[in-house]
Amino acid sequence: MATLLRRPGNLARISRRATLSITRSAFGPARTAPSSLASIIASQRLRTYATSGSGPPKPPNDNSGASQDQERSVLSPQEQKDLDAFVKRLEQIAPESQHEMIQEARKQMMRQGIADEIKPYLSRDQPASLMDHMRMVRFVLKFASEQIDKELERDGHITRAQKDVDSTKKTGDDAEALNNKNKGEEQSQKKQNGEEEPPRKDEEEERIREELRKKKEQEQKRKQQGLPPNARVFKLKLDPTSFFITALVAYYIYRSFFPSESASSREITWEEFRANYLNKGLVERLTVLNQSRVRVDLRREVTDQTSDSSGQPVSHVYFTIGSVDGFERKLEDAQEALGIPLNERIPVAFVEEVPWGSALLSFAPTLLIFASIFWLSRRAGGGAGGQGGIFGIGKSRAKRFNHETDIKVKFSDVAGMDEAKVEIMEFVSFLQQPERFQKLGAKLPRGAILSGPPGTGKTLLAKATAGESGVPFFSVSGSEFVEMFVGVGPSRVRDLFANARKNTPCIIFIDEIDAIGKSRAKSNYGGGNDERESTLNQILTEMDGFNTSEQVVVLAGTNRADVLDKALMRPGRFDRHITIDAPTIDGRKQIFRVHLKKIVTDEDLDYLEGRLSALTPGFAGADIANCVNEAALVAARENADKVVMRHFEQAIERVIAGLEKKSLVLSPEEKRVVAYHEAGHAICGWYFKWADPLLKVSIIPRGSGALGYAQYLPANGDTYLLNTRQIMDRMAMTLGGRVSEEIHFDTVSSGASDDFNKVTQLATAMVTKYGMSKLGFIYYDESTTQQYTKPFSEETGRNIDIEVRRIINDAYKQCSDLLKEKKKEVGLVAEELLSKEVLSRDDMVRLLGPRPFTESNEFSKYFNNRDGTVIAPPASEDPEATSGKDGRDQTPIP
Ligand SMILES: Nc1ncnc2c1ncn2[C@@H]1O[C@H](COP(=O)(O)OP(=O)(O)OP(=O)(O)O)[C@@H](O)[C@H]1O
Repeated sequence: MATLLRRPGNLARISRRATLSITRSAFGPARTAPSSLASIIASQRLRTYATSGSGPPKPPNDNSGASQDQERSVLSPQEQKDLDAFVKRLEQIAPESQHEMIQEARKQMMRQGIADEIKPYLSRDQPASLMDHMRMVRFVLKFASEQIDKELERDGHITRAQKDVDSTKKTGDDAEALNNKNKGEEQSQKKQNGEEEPPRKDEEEERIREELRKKKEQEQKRKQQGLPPNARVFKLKLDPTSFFITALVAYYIYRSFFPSESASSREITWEEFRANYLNKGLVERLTVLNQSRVRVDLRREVTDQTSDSSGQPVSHVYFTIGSVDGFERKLEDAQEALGIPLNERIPVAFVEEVPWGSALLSFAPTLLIFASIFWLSRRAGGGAGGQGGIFGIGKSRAKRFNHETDIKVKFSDVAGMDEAKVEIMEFVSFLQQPERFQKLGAKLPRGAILSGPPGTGKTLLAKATAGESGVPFFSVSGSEFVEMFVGVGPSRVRDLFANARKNTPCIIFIDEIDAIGKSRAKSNYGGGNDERESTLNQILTEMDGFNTSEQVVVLAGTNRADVLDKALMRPGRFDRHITIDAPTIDGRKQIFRVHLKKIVTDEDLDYLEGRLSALTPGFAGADIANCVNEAALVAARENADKVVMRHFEQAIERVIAGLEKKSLVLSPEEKRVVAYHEAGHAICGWYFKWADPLLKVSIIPRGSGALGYAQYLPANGDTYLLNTRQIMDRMAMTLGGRVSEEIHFDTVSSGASDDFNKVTQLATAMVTKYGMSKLGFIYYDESTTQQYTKPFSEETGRNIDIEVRRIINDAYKQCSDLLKEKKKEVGLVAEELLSKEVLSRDDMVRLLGPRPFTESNEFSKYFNNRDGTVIAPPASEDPEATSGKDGRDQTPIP
């Protein structure tokens, strides 16, 4: 096989020989397909078997069968004898494959009488010549084939007759009707032939019945597949292996019949051409291809004699020419020299051929590059959301949520923002009953900007709006309009709005709209950002483009409403500006209620919500959701079967201060400094009236880098305004750590730097913003002032510095006075802290007595007495494991 593959020419020869042998063996009457012939002969045998009544069918050339045939023969015994002898002679010279046909002819002649054409040969005493015999064989085969054709025709009648019966009668009557019809047909035929009616052919009927049954089944199958009754079904099964093999075979068959040029031709030089071909007179004709190559067609005699190294006959050779003129001159000279007369000169043809193979090959690198770019872009596109690669880059990336399946959020899931909900509910009623507004002549609002700190539930509110109004919701982030290609942003905006218009009524939600909606004036440093601006312009245009009947509401969320372009905010675009602030204590309670629904706990929910909301001032909705989830995780880690208060408190601490760093082990001296530092803060918080009282203090290092951590809660609930006294007390309390260190140690640590930062910020704000200093009512906002040019004079700057320093000094003095007075208490708290590591408000009450100031009911309800304990962290199971190599950690104190 390997040799065959390498040399397709061999196969060519084999197949040529095969074709020849087919032509040779083709014989007129034997055109009938061998398979149908075999079946006819078989059916004849079956008939023989059926009529003989007993015993299996005998082969036609079986001698014993001759006696049975004798019984049905119309021939005289002498005729029969002559015929048998004649048949025997024929069989001797005819190939074995034709014996069956000869026997068939014999049988037919026994039934119908000997054909006139062979009668003269039967009675001859002398053996007939070979020629005569050949003629006879041909005749006998023709005769047999004619008889078979007749049989076939008759069978066709039978089948048709059977079909007629089948359509008119029930299956039960089929056999009977068939019998009758067959009988009628056969009788008439036999009468024509002068024959007796042959006995019943049960076997054949059985066969026909079987065929009919099969046909019926096939019809039914076709009906089931919905195909017309005569339709043919071709099934093309192409598995990779058969495809490969087919392709290979097809290629080699092709190559066998059309051997490649290289296989039967070779490249030569002019000299070789002249010496080996021209001089020897082997050239048939010459063809100049594309004015650069000459094909030399060799004479047929030469082709048959010469062969190349692979044994292929060489039909033509090639040589290259410099120019056509030069070639013609050289050829003429050569022929002149050879003395070839003018009329016998070798004909030369000129052909311009397009070398398709090499042309295609020259395109291959370009095609390869295009294919790679296409493939890469598809991959990139697929990764970014499967928008059809580079061709889908201008398509909007907005995710479409179906209100029936995807958006299950309702207003009841959004807690603690009643005012925002009222505002946005108007959009819902607009989407649900637009006519209510239109009939009064009101213009429908186009959109709303939801602004507020991160995690306050802007996206949630937008989703709830879609969920309540039951309309499709397209959600996209502002940053998804930004792409490195020019024109993609505006194109995506157009696509988004076009999609939305097709699905009206609907809601579009653009999250983080400040990514594209930033004020155009502010972004012009360093050349601006044209692409972002054109995206913004496109949004403005699209929003203007809505006609009043189009119910598309555009909601946008941002944390930076202050930087948005004014054009976005004007009426007719984002008509409403809904601010969503961090929730109040009541709002937090409601949000806790929403999220606690999913938690397994048997705590008193009312108390739990109240206490947790008091413990979490400044928390946004997302923090609360996180806290509740974290509590459930803490409980799961402990293998608890329900979540209890302790888990919630641990979760809150974790959210506020980060994970406890048990691996960070402080030296005893450092621990002492931290304890006295924290005790200083705690005493200040306890004894300054306007400071926030302590809830919990710990000297276990936390993940955020703090070596100690204290939690204070505003005694009068959430505070939204601060007066001078409150600020001064807070500043003094913040300085409490450093002052305590000064009082109790010889030196001070670097641990108070963050406190100083806070104090400085507060003092500066008092001077430059709050008007709480001798400088009076001035306002300088550092964030808007430019870095290099201060908005105030040198002198004002100096005065600001002096004032800030004075205020901080005042706070320091206030703190120092208190801590010197309460030195013993500081010591008490610090020592207790050193031994217990964590102190709760109750411990403080135990050590110092109740705080000498009234606190709000809400505060005392949750943090005095009932369950006011703060949980100490679980003791480390293996103290060794948490100790460093030499018992202390090397991390420097921040
Ligand atoms: N008012 C609320 N009621 C209930 N759950 C809330 C509320 N606010 C926030 N959450 C929870 O916080 C998650 C995050 O909220 P959301 O994504 O809406 O915040 P956002 O304001 O859009 O944040 P960002 O400005 O960072 O995009 C919500 O999925 C929800 O679980």
